[in-house]
Amino acid sequence: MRKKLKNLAALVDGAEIIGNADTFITDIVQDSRQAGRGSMFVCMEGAHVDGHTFIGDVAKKGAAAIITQRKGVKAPAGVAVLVVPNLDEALKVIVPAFFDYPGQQLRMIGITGTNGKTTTSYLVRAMLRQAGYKVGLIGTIQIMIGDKILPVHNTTPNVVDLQRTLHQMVEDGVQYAVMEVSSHALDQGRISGCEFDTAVFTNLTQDHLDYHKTMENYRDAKAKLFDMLGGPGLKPGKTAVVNIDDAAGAYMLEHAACEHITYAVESEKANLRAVEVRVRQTGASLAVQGSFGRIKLNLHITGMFNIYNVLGAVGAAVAENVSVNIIEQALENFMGVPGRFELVDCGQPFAVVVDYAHTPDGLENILRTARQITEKKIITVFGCGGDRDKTKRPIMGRIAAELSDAVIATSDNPRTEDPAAILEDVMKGVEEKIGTKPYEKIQDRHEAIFVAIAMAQPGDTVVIAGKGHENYQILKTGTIHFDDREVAREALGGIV
Ligand SMILES: CC(=O)N[C@H]1[C@@H](OP(=O)(O)OP(=O)(O)OC[C@H]2O[C@@H](n3ccc(=O)[nH]c3=O)[C@H](O)[C@@H]2O)O[C@H](CO)[C@@H](O)[C@@H]1O[C@H](C)C(=O)N[C@@H](C)C(=O)N[C@H](CCC(=O)O)C(=O)O
Ligand SMILES: Nc1ncnc2c1ncn2[C@@H]1O[C@H](COP(=O)(O)OP(=O)(O)OP(=O)(O)O)[C@@H](O)[C@H]1O
Ligand SMILES: N[C@H](CCC[C@H](N)C(=O)O)C(=O)O
Ligand SMILES: [Mg+2]
Repeated sequence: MRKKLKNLAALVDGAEIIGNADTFITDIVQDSRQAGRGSMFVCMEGAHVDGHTFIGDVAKKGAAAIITQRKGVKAPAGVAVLVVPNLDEALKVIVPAFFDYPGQQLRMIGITGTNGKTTTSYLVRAMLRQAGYKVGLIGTIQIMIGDKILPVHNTTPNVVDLQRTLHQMVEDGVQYAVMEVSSHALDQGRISGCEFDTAVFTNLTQDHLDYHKTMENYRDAKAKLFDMLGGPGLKPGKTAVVNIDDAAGAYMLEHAACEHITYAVESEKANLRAVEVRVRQTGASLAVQGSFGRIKLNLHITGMFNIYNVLGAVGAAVAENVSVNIIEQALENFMGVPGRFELVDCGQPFAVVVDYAHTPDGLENILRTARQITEKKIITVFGCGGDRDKTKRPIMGRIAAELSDAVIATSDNPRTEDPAAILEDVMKGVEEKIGTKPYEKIQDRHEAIFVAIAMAQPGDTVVIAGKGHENYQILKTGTIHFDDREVAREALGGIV
């Protein structure tokens, strides 16, 4: 990758270059730690730090240029400065162009919704791989390019990292990019330059009100993905795959000027329906009805919420003309997603489930699923993250108290907040609904898991919710290693 700075500047009205306009740019980076020889560093004024403070660092690393919207910024000799009227808007144009519009060369599948994005994306990837395609995946857990795994910082990366990743996928011969599209990403334009062929809407329930403020804003952010499916100059053959059992489904369809595939368990109007659903501890069975007839499936994943994820994923596969046989094989072979209803089995006479439920709806779903497969009692260990929607904390407390037989409230990722204060918010809800059932407040998550496992009797289920696949805990003082599954195994080691 090698482009002249002046050719990039020409894409933006009002852009001005201070320094050598003929300098060659070999990469664009938004994090100073990624800068190298020839790169152009994006000076973003963040919520925590000002990117301009790293200009000296990137110069030492050999950066060729910086891009900023601030006039009068000085850079060391040899580093050109590209000044644009609006940095966010300029990046949306310059970055996809620099990387040769990879989002138009790949077939792209975008998945949005409060819950189920990661699971649905893994299911879609499995079906496309079974069909013989080379698939890239971008989401909460990691980036995958074929079999190669790369780490992630956000569910949907910023426009620079996303375009670079998609470019890497094109270089590696990937045909399909399957990605989670978060509401933050849609609101911030992180997906500029991407042309989605198929978009899936899973559901809309409360989360992220710290950021979006109202459910209407949150819904409108999600709807932007569907706006992108219609309009002049797009490739034909776009499909919106929408859960119409969700109250916001109709709204997403209104925004999608393209083909529609609807799915549902309840609504008989849907194009794809799940019937004869049976949920067990280690799997589920169902039949999917669609224009192709009816396929019977035996799955290794369980819970009604996963039946919805399967339907959404089947919808995407149908939109991409994957055959019914391939869909069937891929789903029956699918072993689940790390940290999503993951059973920790050390031979103990009760179930231990680690799950990523971190929203009221997610927690409700997981506890209702646990109830369906639990003979005796449900013991729930959970907490809420810091620097996130505070209003969900008492709601989740109430849900845990109502749907469990015992609750241990603990810390999740407190981030910059005081964990004791977060726990108090959660406890308000727990105490409102717990009645005479046992409950405890144990801030130390390690201890909370140990206590819950020590309480469990044969036939019970211990649900450890909120952190799923995460192998870290984000504290004010830094990030430490922490893995619910490891801690559960450690605790079980003491009793089996
Ligand atoms: C609110 C929000 O979207 N914040 C994003 C924003 O962070 P920020 O404004 O705090 O950035 P900052 O830390 O002040 O840094 C400013 C600039 O300096 C740069 N920098 C920083 C440090 C350094 O050493 N060198 C350097 O160059 C940063 O790359 C950045 O460009 O820009 C960062 C770089 O792109 C993002 O990683 C960060 O996401 C943070 C981590 C975050 O937690 N975001 C959440 C709310 C989020 O986006 N979540 C969604 C959805 C989750 C879901 O699935 O439900 C997601 O897509 O992940
Ligand atoms: N379709 C669904 N409806 C409701 N809850 C779900 C659904 N799918 C998964 N969940 C619950 O939400 C949790 C997270 O699932 P998943 O990681 O697939 O969602 P996500 O949308 O990717 O989440 P994130 O917003 O963190 O990226 C699961 O562990 C489960 O508890
Ligand atoms: N993508 C979600 C994940 C939340 C996971 C939970 N463990 C927490 O830290 O709140 C978020 O960033 O809000
Ligand atoms: Mg996710």
